[in-house]
Amino acid sequence: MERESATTYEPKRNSEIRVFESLDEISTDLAEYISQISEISVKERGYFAIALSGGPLVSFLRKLCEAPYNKTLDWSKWYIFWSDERAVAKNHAESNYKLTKEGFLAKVPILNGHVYSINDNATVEDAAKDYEFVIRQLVKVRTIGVSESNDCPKFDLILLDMGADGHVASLFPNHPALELKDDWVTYITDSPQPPPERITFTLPVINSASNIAIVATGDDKAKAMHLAVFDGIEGPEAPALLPARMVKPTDGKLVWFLDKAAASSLEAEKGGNASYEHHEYLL
Ligand SMILES: O=C1O[C@H](COP(=O)(O)O)[C@@H](O)[C@H](O)[C@H]1O
Repeated sequence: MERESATTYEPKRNSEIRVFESLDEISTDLAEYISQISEISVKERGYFAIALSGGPLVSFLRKLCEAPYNKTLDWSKWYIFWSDERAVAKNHAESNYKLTKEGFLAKVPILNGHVYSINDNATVEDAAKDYEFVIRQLVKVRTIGVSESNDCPKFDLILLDMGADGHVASLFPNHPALELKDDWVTYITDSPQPPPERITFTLPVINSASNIAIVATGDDKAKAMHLAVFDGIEGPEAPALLPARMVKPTDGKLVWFLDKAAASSLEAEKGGNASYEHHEYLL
């Protein structure tokens, strides 16, 4: 797709950073990006397994609910999951399910039976176990793909929204949950942002996806963006374990969708070949 106003930092390997002039343009490009991945997944696998997140990300799905996508996409093949959920009731203002239901699911013809929300009627420990069990069943029948490198689920697309502290899903800087290798879904009871109890995909699951998109907008994200992308940043500003920096697809592709404000710390590096942790991007 042609992106007239986006600045694209071309990666040499499997990542790309797209920078847009406006939030509306992010929504337009994200809709086309998701649409293309869903069409490829349905063609190749017969299903499209997508995991969503909370935060401003949901509002960027608005163009996907409009023409032509509302008519052209094969919504009956979509399977919806969440990369994380807060331990609140589904009708609570802080529920990622509620946010997604109102901002996206209520506007498109996805089958109710294909919406795999996280149990809000159990302890976080049990809800995490249940969710992993459900995902394991769907991997067995290949509604969700499986990674060729490990036995992890291979979601066709995981959509993440980066917080100002560099968190993604409910994986927070320096949290022990970042080091889990065998669990697919875990829980935390000490989130630095409310509510404290949350259920989240682990990094092995995120990194096994075929496609990962991270949306970050606003100048409060600029510092985390810099830490997430550039090499050699040390000191108190740089947590040893920064979740957004740890998103490194094993076999898939990562695309960042940024506005100018979130990308301002990258723009400052323009003028040469800046060295990034994962790849060399041509600036
Ligand atoms: O707590 C959460 O926050 C992030 C996004 O952070 P925000 O500061 O941009 O609102 C979101 O991706 C995640 O799903 C959510 O649970």
